[in-house]
This record gives sequence, C-alpha cells and structure tokens, in this order.
Amino acid sequence: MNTAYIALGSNINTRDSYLDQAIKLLDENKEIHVQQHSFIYETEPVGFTDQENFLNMVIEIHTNLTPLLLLEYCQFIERKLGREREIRWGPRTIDLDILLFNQENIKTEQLIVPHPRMHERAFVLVPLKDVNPSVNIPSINKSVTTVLGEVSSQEKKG
Ligand SMILES: Nc1nc2nc(S)n(CCO)c2c(=O)[nH]1
Repeated sequence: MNTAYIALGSNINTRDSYLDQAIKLLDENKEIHVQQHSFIYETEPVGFTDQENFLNMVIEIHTNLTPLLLLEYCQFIERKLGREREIRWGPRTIDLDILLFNQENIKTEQLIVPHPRMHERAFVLVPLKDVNPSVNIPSINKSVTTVLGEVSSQEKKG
C-alpha cells in the first residue's frame, strides 16, 4: 500500500463543490482510499495574480496504483470536472497535484515528485501540515517552518 499526498485547488464558480466532487471521485476508485483531508483555505492567487482567489486543500490517500496511474486518474477527474487548460497558470475548476508518493523521487516527462513547486507554496505547505504535521519532504531546500513562518494568517474554512 502506497501513501500519497494530493493538493487540490479551485477558483471558478462553486469552488467548494468542485473540491467535494473531486474527493468523491477519488474515493469512488476502489484502488484509492482517502485517509485524511486538511482544512480548506481561501488563498490569493500566486504566479498569475489576475484571477479569482482559490480554495486550496491537501488530502492523504492510500493506494495500490502506480504514480503514473494515479496521475492519469487525477487528470481524468480534472477533465470530468471541466478543467480547461486555456491559460497555463489561469483559472481552473479543479486542479489536482500529486505532492508526495511515499518517499519516492520521481522524474518523468509526465510527473515530477516531490512536486517541484511545493516548497515555495504556502497554499500547499499549510494544509499539508494539517494532514501530517511531521511529513518528511525529500530534498526541501528551506525548512517548512521557515516557509510557514512567512505565511500571513490564512483564513481556515470547513
Ligand atoms: N493561491 C493559489 N495560487 C495559485 N496559482 C496557481 S497557478 N495555482 C494552481 C496550482 O497548481 C494556484 C493555487 O492553487 N492557489
């Protein structure tokens, strides 16, 4: 059994509903068991800032799927929930990013794990610590507490 952490985000329309639907679809897969989920955070967009605020969260799953099969299923959920990839960093109904897969380092065309930008994303690190306060993030170049120390207070929802 593998343990993986997935970051979810949405900033279009009924954001809460998209998060709920994505978690439901993950749990409906008999090879995926959602173990825990974080609080839901309202966060200002980083990167491409000319867009609506996001709702972000992180979940822990147990799965027998390989990393690439898990990625394929996450992409299936994004398509099913109407993810348009018009603007690369633009608004999205739902976004699922595989953050960690066991303690593995994975580097393929389709998938890099640990997620390459998770180290600088408070909207990922804060909910990740909700789910597993002592999670080890391989090759982090900044202590999580340092990044968290920089985090302005974020509104907790849910
Ligand atoms: N706050 C926030 N900003 C973001 N910018 C991008 S791109 N994204 C999508 C992440 O893959 C986000 C996000 O999920 N939350």
